[in-house]
Amino acid sequence: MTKYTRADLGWSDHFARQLTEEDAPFIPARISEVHRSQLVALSEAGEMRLIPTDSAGAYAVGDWVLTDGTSAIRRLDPVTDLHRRAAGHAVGAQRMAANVNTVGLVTSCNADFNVARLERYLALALASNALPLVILTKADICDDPDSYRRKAERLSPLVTAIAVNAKDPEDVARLNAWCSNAKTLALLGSSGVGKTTLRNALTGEAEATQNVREDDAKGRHTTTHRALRPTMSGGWLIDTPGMRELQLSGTSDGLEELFDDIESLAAQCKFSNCAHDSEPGCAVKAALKDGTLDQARFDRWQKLRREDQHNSESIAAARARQKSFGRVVKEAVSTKSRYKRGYED
Ligand SMILES: Nc1nc2c(ncn2[C@@H]2O[C@H](COP(=O)(O)OP(=O)(O)OP(=O)(O)O)[C@@H](O)[C@H]2O)c(=O)[nH]1
Ligand SMILES: [Zn+2]
Repeated sequence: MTKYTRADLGWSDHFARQLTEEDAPFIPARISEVHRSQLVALSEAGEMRLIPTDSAGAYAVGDWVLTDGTSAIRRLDPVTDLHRRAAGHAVGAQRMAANVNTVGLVTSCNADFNVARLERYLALALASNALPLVILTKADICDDPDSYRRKAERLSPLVTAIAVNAKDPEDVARLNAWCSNAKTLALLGSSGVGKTTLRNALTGEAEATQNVREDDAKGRHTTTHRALRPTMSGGWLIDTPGMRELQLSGTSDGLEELFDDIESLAAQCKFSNCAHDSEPGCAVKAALKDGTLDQARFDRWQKLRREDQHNSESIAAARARQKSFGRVVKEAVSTKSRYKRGYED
């Protein structure tokens, strides 16, 4: 079994600082897989299977935990935390990956390339505190991959974009800078854009990929579960398969960074709660009118912001409900015991 040092696994001062004297008997381990009743982790002692001491949803692939070799005793605060709104009807944020240095937003130089979706992914990446890297696949079957690269980089000064042929390992090696020296790269993107192909090239593993349907550039799901995998260049890769729904929640920081031009215009509006609709003295409306702000970009910002606010509020409301339910239960219990005491008296 391959043994890794803490440094190989991406350990840093950020985690060391969180250790106390009481932690002396435990060793740090990095979570490589999260299952309902079991965590797989990598440590200096090799790979281990750990019993979670919190709900499985509290852990994400890439997290550092302290362990006695059997249980995950304590989870350390991550440097970066990639999360989305939980899929389906569940209320809450779902942690997707932790301690990721760079989020690779994978899209293709074809019909998959979609500015609104890229911005959604970008907001998510920025809110996690990781750096965003747009990876444009299928450059080999595109007439002008550079135009896609420029389009992506125009979205924000924080974006670096790179166009590759995912099927050519030599070309994919250009991504090594983001997943060597114990650095972690996470891949995010729709089905069929080439995440599995990239992963195979970066890790040297071989997992079957399926052909994309020509008409809509969409592929069928081939990857199974999320995992932290070693790359051939001495770093780590986290694949996030099966993401059909990617709703924002708790992403306001990321949206502010991504749309900082609009945010700073909004700060100049006459009213601090300006809805940029029909209020007088609206700097945003003025910029839209004189063409310095693009209407489509403004619309996308409004949409993402509303979605984030709505989801974050419903999470907050659910938490408050849970709390007040807890209070009702507590009160009922204490009334009962008071009644009982009175009765006994
Ligand atoms: N020509 C070319 N084909 C590619 C490239 N990247 C991926 N493909 C092909 O596109 C198809 C889908 O690639 P996958 O790697 O399975 O895509 P994925 O993102 O993992 O898809 P899911 O597993 O469904 O999430 C496969 O047939 C790949 O061979 C590329 O850069 N160039
Ligand atoms: Zn305004």
